[in-house]
Amino acid sequence: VIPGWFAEISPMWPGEAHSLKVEKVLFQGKSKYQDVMVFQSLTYGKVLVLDGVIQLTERDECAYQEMITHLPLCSVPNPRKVLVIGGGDGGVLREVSRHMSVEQIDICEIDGMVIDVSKQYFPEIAVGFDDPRVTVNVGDGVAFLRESPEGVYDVVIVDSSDPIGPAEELFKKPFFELVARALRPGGVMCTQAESIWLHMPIIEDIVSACRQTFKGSVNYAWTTVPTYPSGVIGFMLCSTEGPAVDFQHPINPIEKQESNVELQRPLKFYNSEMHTASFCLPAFARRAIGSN
Ligand SMILES: NCCCN[C@H]1CC[C@H](N)CC1
Repeated sequence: VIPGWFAEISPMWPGEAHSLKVEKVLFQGKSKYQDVMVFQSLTYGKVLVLDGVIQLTERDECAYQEMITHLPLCSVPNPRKVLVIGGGDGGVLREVSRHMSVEQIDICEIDGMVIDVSKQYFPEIAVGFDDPRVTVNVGDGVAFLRESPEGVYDVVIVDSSDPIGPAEELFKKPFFELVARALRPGGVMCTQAESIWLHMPIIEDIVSACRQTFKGSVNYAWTTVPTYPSGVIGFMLCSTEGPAVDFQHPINPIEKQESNVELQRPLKFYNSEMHTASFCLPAFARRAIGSN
């Protein structure tokens, strides 16, 4: 380890490690579930790290939070009820609250320390918790979904960490079945779906589990996040049986939504062209994932 540098070393991306110059460590703790660290980087602002894995940086979190939120929310005509599994930093909540049609935002985050640390060190991200439509549940997303009534949500966003650690169950078919049950007919799930450069086998397993579970459409999208491993991150977009969803051509484009939030805090990354482009895959990924 080079003094003054944080290297993201993990068995999930063997032989490589993205590094960031550390100015100062701001917080180090251990929750019931994972090690939690915050450091001030030289060039990416503050950084949140869980079990040695970069979750977000102030400089590029907009790419991930805006895409994982607006890809599903702009794909359904009038989203009213939204559930976020994970997302304890509050960034997805901040993005969901841009949608004026949304009336209810539930979040289920397993680790309360992530919420507290985000509120203290990332106020621009944790601002999402301030929206009056938000109800916070601290607990396991699987248990939350088991207790949820059927057919409630228009959109479920699974903003998870990686399959090694507390989020392991969120990449498996039983969980996807619980999400499908909690969605209304034609409802949409969007999950964090790793990197086509690093995790093709995991992605193929996720795609096949989703194809068996979601009888509407199943699509894979991806975008660039410089501080995630290999510099990209993917998303699984799935809809249940019901009104067809054309993920590639948003029917509820963000540009058409008159929301005063837009004026105070304009989007930094997402727009309708990036939305459509995010479903274009390189040959090796299209062969492995297929498309329907
Ligand atoms: N809400 C913060 C993002 C959580 N998702 C990340 C996806 C990529 C991973 N290597 C780390 C977490």
